[in-house]
Amino acid sequence: MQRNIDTLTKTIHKYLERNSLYVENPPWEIRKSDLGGFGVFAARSIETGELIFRDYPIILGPRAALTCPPLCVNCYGKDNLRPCEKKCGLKLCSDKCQNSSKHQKECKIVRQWQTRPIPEELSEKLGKVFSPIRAILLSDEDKKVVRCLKAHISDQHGFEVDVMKKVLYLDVKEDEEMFMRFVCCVMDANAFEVIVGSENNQSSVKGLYPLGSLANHSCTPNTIHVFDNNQHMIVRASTFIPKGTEIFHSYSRVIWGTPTRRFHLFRTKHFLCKCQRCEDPTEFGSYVSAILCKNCKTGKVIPIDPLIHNGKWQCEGCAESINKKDVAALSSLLGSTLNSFTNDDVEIMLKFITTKLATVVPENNETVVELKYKLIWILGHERGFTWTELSDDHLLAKEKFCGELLALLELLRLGQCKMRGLLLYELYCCHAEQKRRQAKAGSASKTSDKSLLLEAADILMYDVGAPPEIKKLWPDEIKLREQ
Ligand SMILES: C[S@@+](CC[C@H](N)C(=O)[O-])C[C@H]1O[C@@H](n2cnc3c(N)ncnc32)[C@H](O)[C@@H]1O
Repeated sequence: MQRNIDTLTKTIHKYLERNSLYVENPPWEIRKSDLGGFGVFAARSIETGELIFRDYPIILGPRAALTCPPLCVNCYGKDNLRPCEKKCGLKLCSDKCQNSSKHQKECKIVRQWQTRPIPEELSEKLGKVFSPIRAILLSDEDKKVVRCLKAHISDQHGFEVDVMKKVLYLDVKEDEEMFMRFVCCVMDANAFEVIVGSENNQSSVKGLYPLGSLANHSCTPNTIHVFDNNQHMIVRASTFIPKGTEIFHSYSRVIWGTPTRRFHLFRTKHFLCKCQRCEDPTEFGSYVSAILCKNCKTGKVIPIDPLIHNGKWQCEGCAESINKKDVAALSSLLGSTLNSFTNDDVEIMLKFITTKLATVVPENNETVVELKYKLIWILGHERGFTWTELSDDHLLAKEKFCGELLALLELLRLGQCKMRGLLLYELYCCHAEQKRRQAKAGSASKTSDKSLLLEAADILMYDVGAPPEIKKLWPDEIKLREQ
C-alpha cells in the first residue's frame, strides 16, 4: 500500500474512532520524519505529564520467546491450562475462555486448517505462533490499518508461518500465508511488549498499536507509555514538548550504554540510532558506557566517535587509546557475570559492586547500574529479603541505590519516565520501613516523604502494574476505569 501522510492520518483517525478513542484536535499529528519514514509530532506544545494519545491493540497475542510460559490464548492467564474441548490444539484456562466468541472464531479457523490432530506437546508452539492467525480474522478495515504500518520485509521474519506449515502441518491458503508473513514483518517492526493481568498474576504478551507504532525512537524519549487493564496504551509527555517537535518512544533500555543500545536497536529494529545521546561520547556526562583506564587507573575511557562502529576509545585522563574490541570483551565478561547471579547472591553482588566493579568501571557504568537495579527489586521483595526480613544495612543499601539511579536518570534527561516512577515508589517504601523501625525502637521518627509517593502515583497513572498503594491515589475517574 502507498504510504502517504493523508492516507495514514485518515486511516489512523478512523481506527481510533472505531475504538472510541478519537479526540477532536488531538495534540499530535503524523508527519514525515527526518529519521526516514513517518513519525508523530506535537501539533501544539504539550506539558509534562499531559496525555498525548490512547491507542488500542489491533492485534494482541502471546509472545514467541522460549522464555515466555504457556498462556491461555484468550485471557493470557498462566494457571489451570487445558486443551480446547473442540481439539483445535490451543489451550484455555476456564469454561468462560473456552466459550468466548473470540475463541470460537479462532478455534474454527485452526480446525479448518488442520490436516492432522495437534499433539499436546505441540500445543504450546501453536499458542506462541498464534498472533498472525489473529490477523486473518480482522475486519477489512482493520486489515487496511495493518497494511499501512511499516514492515521490515526480510526472510528473518515469518518463522511463525513456517512453524504453522512445517511443524503443525496447517493447510494455509496462499493468500492467507502471504498476509500472515506480512503481518509478522509488521509485528516485528512495531509490536510492543504489553503487561496484562494485575499484581500477582501478570503475563507479558505482544501488541500492535497502530498510532503507537508510528512514533520513532530516541534514547532520550519525551514520552512515557503504560498499559491499563483494558490493554489500552496510554502515552503521556515525560518532558515538555514544544510545538512541532517529534514525539519519541524508547525501543531500548534507557540505562544501557550507547554500544549496547545501538546493537540492540540494530538487531531488533534494523536501524543505527544517531540521536543526541548516541552522538555524545559521555552520554550527557553520565559515562554509562565508559570503563576505567588500565594505564592511569582513574581516567574514564570513552569512544572518540560513538557513531563509528569499532572506532577507537580513549582515556580522558592520560589519552591512552584502546580498541573497541577490548572494551566489548570487558562489557561482555561483566554482562555474563551479572547474569550468573541469582536472587540469593545479594551479599556477593553487593561486594562485587564495591570491589571488582569499582576497579574496572566508573560508578554509572551500565553493569553497575543494572546490578543496583536488580538489587533494588530483590531487597524488599524476594523471599528472604522481604521488608520485614531486610537487615538495616540492606535497607540502607537499597535506599542509597534508589537515590543514585534517580540522579542518573536526571543526568540522562529522562524526565518523568517510568523508571523514575518505580524508583520514587521504592524510595518511599524504604523511608516508610525506616520510620516503622524507628517507631518500634521508640526513637525519633523519620518522616516518610509523601511527595515521593504522590509523584510516583502521577508518573505511573493508568499503569495496570502499579502497586495498589499508588492506585489508591489516582483520581476517581481513573480508578473507575480500572474496575
Ligand atoms: C515502529 S516504526 C516507527 C515508525 C516508522 N518511522 C514509520 O514510518 O512507520 C520503527 C521503525 O522506524 C524507523 N526508526 C524509528 N526510530 C528511528 C531512529 N531513531 N532512527 C532511524 N530510524 C528509526 C526504523 O526503521 C524502525 O525499525
